[in-house]
Formats: sequence, structure tokens, C-alpha cells
Amino acid sequence: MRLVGLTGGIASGKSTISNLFKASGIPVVDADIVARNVVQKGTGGWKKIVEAFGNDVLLENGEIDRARLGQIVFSDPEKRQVLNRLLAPHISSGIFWEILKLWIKGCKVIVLDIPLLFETKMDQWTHPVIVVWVNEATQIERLMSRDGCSEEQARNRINAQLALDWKKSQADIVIDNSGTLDETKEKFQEVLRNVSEPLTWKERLRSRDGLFSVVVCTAVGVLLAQKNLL
Ligand SMILES: CC(C)(COP(=O)(O)OP(=O)(O)OC[C@H]1O[C@@H](n2cnc3c(N)ncnc32)[C@H](O)[C@@H]1O)[C@@H](O)C(=O)NCCC(=O)NCCS
Ligand SMILES: Nc1ncnc2c1ncn2[C@@H]1O[C@H](COP(=O)(O)OP(=O)(O)OP(=O)(O)O)[C@@H](O)[C@H]1O
Repeated sequence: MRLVGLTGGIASGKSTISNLFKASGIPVVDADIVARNVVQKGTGGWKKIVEAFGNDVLLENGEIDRARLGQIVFSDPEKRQVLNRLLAPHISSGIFWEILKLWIKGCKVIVLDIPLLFETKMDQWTHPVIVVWVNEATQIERLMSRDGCSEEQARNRINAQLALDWKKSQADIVIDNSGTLDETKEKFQEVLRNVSEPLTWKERLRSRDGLFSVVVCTAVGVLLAQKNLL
């Protein structure tokens, strides 16, 4: 099994690239969706948030008020750290279960779309690491227009993550998404070819079918050895 890391900065275009992977038949685990699921009303993550931030961050129906919590944590690094520490174990085990489900299905290449891949050091489990990069002016413009936020709020969110240029320097593959969608789609084709290359023998061993072959071969070997000993 090949675990491909997909990351970048906020609004750099990870979901756009994720959608292209999905459209090409490659499954994607989306950490933002996992992070949403683990804080649904009544879950362990939800209880921890209410304990730490109080009822002020709840909507009338009891769900987390994401806009309110976002305002708090993106303007206060200490509070953000608290939230990250509380949710990290829930998010990583959620990602693990999603991978396991796809592994059981026999998927050989899985893309992990994780905005904080480097920040959480999960990059060590993925190869190759793809960084979706945009220049800062484009990033701010797209973030403001997508989320309807001010430039200050956009900068706060960008500064809550490691610098995108640094992430770019750590990448195995960089997708420059500063141009048009058509240009990005063209670049994506090359990335798709790269990611779809035949699995290495290590990756084959980590896949469901590879593990199954090892188990069968070992069992046959043991049976033959026992037969020879009798
Ligand atoms: C703060 C919250 C409530 C804001 O929710 P909102 O719906 O406005 O944003 P959403 O979850 O869609 O995230 C949008 C983007 O913000 C960035 N982001 C989210 N959380 C963080 C964080 N803790 N630090 C830095 N950037 C973050 C990511 O690039 C993400 O793609 C939410 O992002 C959250 O619960 N974050 C903590 C969980 C987390 O770390 N998520 C990232 C998964 S690796
Ligand atoms: N090449 C492009 N040209 C124009 N707009 C784009 C391009 N790529 C992405 N966008 C737009 O920019 C915004 C951010 O893109 P996207 O949601 O894919 O980023 P993201 O990295 O997944 O964001 P987040 O970190 O918040 O999850 C979206 O509104 C998207 O439609």
C-alpha cells in the first residue's frame, strides 16, 4: 500500500487536487472531514472542547460553533495549541480507521489530504509528499473570497501554519496552483502518472494482497517442512 501525503497551506488548493485524485479513482482520506466528525455533538472530542472552551462555542442545537471557535483559535496561538492538543489523538485515530477500511477493501494507493501533515509529523508515514503551493497574494485573495473574511483574518489563518515556502522545500512533488484551474489540471496528469507507478516491494508487502500472499506462503512453507519432518 502506498500512502501519498497531500498538503499545502490554507486555501492553496488541496481540496481541488483531492477532487482530481478522486475523479481518477484514487481514494482520499480528508483530515478536515475526520476533524469535523470527531467533534460532533456528544463525541469525546466535543466533550473536551466544551470542557476547555465552555458553552460559548456551542450553537443552539448543541453542535460546535465552528466560526466562533475559529475566531478564537486563529487569533490566539495558546488557545490554538490547546485545541490541537485535545483533538490530535482523535484526529490521528480517525485517520487510522479510514486507512484501515480502505486497506481492507484492497486499495493499493491512498491519498492522505492533511493540512497539518508536517506540523503533526505525519509526513514520516507518507511517500511521496505532495505540496500544493500558491504565491502569497493569490492565497490571501482566494481565502478571502472563499471564506468571506478580512485580510487580517486571512493572514491570521495563514500564520497559524508552517510557512508554505518551507513546506515546498520539503516536498517530493510540488504542484504550483497559482495559475488557472486548467493549468493545474495539466500539471496534475504528470503527478497522477508518478503516484500510479507500480508499487515497490515494500509497498506491496504493506498492501492487503501482499500480506495475504506472505501469510499463505508461510503457511505452505510450515506445512511442507512438517511433512518433510514426519
Ligand atoms: C478551528 C476550526 C473549528 C475552524 O473550523 P472551520 O470550519 O472554519 O475550518 P475547517 O475545519 O474547514 O478548516 C479549514 C482549514 O483551516 C486550517 N486549519 C484548521 N485547523 C487548524 C489548526 N489547528 N491550525 C492551523 N490551521 C488549521 C486547515 O488548512 C484547514 O484546511 C476547525 O478548523 C478545527 O476544529 N480545527 C482543529 C482541528 C484540526 O487541526 N484540523 C486540521 C486537520 S489536520
Ligand atoms: N487554480 C485555481 N484557480 C482559481 N481558483 C482556485 C484554483 N484552485 C483553487 N481555487 C479556489 O481557491 C479556493 C481554495 O481552494 P481549496 O478549497 O481547494 O483549498 P484548500 O487548500 O483545500 O483549502 P483549506 O486549507 O481551507 O481546506 C477555493 O475557492 C477554490 O475553488
